[in-house]
Amino acid sequence: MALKITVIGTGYLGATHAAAMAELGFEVLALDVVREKIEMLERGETPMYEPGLEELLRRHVAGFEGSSGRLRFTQDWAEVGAFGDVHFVCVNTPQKRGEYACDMSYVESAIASLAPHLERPALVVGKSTVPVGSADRLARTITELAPAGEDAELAWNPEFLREGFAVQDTLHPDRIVVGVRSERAERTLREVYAGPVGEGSPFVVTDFPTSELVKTSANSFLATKISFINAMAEVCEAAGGDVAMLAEAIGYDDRIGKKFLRAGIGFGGGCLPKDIRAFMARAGELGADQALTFLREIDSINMRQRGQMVELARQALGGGSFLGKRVAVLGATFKPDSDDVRDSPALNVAGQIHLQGGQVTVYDPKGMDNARRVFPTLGYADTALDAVRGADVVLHLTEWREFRELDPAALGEVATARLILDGRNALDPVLWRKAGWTYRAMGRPTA
Ligand SMILES: NC(=O)c1ccc[n+]([C@@H]2O[C@H](COP(=O)([O-])OP(=O)(O)OC[C@H]3O[C@@H](n4cnc5c(N)ncnc54)[C@H](O)[C@@H]3O)[C@@H](O)[C@H]2O)c1
Ligand SMILES: O=c1ccn([C@@H]2O[C@H](COP(=O)(O)OP(=O)(O)O[C@H]3O[C@H](CO)[C@@H](O)[C@H](O)[C@H]3O)[C@@H](O)[C@H]2O)c(=O)[nH]1
Repeated sequence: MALKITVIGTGYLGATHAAAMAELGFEVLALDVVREKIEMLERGETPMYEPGLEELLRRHVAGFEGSSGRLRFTQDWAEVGAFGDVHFVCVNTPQKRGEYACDMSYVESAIASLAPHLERPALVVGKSTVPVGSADRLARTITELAPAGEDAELAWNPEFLREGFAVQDTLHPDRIVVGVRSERAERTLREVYAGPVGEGSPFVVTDFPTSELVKTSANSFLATKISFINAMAEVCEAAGGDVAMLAEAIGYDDRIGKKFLRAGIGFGGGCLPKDIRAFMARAGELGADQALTFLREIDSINMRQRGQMVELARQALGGGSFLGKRVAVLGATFKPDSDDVRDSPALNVAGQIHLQGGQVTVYDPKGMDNARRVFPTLGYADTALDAVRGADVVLHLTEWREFRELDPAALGEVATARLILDGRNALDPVLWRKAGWTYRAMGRPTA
């Protein structure tokens, strides 16, 4: 009998995982506590923008013509317990308000709701990003609460997908990491991931703490790369160097690599910032805080980038107050190809300038609804051209392809001043300068 799979939490991670599991051929039942999300998913609509996800959903959600019918949704925990052999937990683990630590209440609540319905052998698989030591604690909760007792087991299987590439990353992961305590758990997860492994994804079997640490250390390494190059941008700025060329040149060394060395306004999103903070907090609890003090610097370099962008804009406008200045902001999401504005550097920069009296108009291809919800007092435009109309300065803060394809000459016709600041080092300076624009970017020479 083929395994039956449930997915708990249908956000960026869970909705993608559920659709991908159906694509791999499994019967899938997914649950979320938010009714509107479930209703949207049942209609074949994604609660978030993620390229390719809607198509994947519609290939499998029951009710669509030609769909496999393998993917269904519910809000009934008893149905989930009765249905699943494998239960993937994909709920959110945000930063606690006012603290660095991770808020585990959503994971704990999901486990507490699920476990009493585990009446037969089942594998609960944690995918959320959690502080090391969580799996050990949750395994005990499951055994205590599940009628199946020891037959209801936990495994940890961290997720490494990137937003914007979530479907591809889930179906063809760079690696699959599983923290397991029994052969049965390993066998079950090998069966679940037989497809990707068969296509070449490495399968790493380890213990609980290592599996949890692989996730937080991977994100810490990525954050470190970004803050490293942003620190180099600061030095380039002071010395008159060009950080984009520097990144290219050091990147030719395979040991360094070219990826994740784009200097600019830094990292944001629902993962990197909160994960490095939670990692520091957890290391402190374990008495290993000295080991991770460098992450404090990584975080502060990152946060400094946002303020530096604001200062760059102020200087470009003559050095005084933003009062009466019209600022066009291209980009609101924390990265392109996503509608996610969680801890978005772009929105943060826009917000700072607005709070200092600037008249800010934002345009983003997919993030407008979320941005309006988070920051309703900013101005919003329907197109890039409308945002730029009458602007004294244009800030490019999220590197959408749409912005790279803009016609600098057409924008120059409607802007008050041809002044563009590239917070992502992603536009072609030659093209913009040719069209009469003053182009400035962080860590690059002025001309
Ligand atoms: N977003 C990513 O790219 C990504 C990638 C890898 C890992 N992660 C990790 O995955 C986890 C989820 O992240 P996300 O971005 O998908 O978050 P999200 O906020 O988009 O989704 C979480 C979902 O869980 C639901 N939920 C909350 N409590 C619940 C409960 N008790 N029972 C059932 N559902 C519940 C929420 O309603 C929401 O729909 C986090 O730990 C995150 O760090 C995220
Ligand atoms: O050279 C770079 C690369 C990225 N960024 C910024 O870094 C942030 C994060 O980017 P990315 O890592 O691509 O986005 P996420 O979708 O948040 O993915 C990260 O976080 C996920 C959740 O933990 C992990 O699963 C992924 O492996 C990890 O890359 C964004 O604001 C980017 O603009 C830079 O500033 N410079």
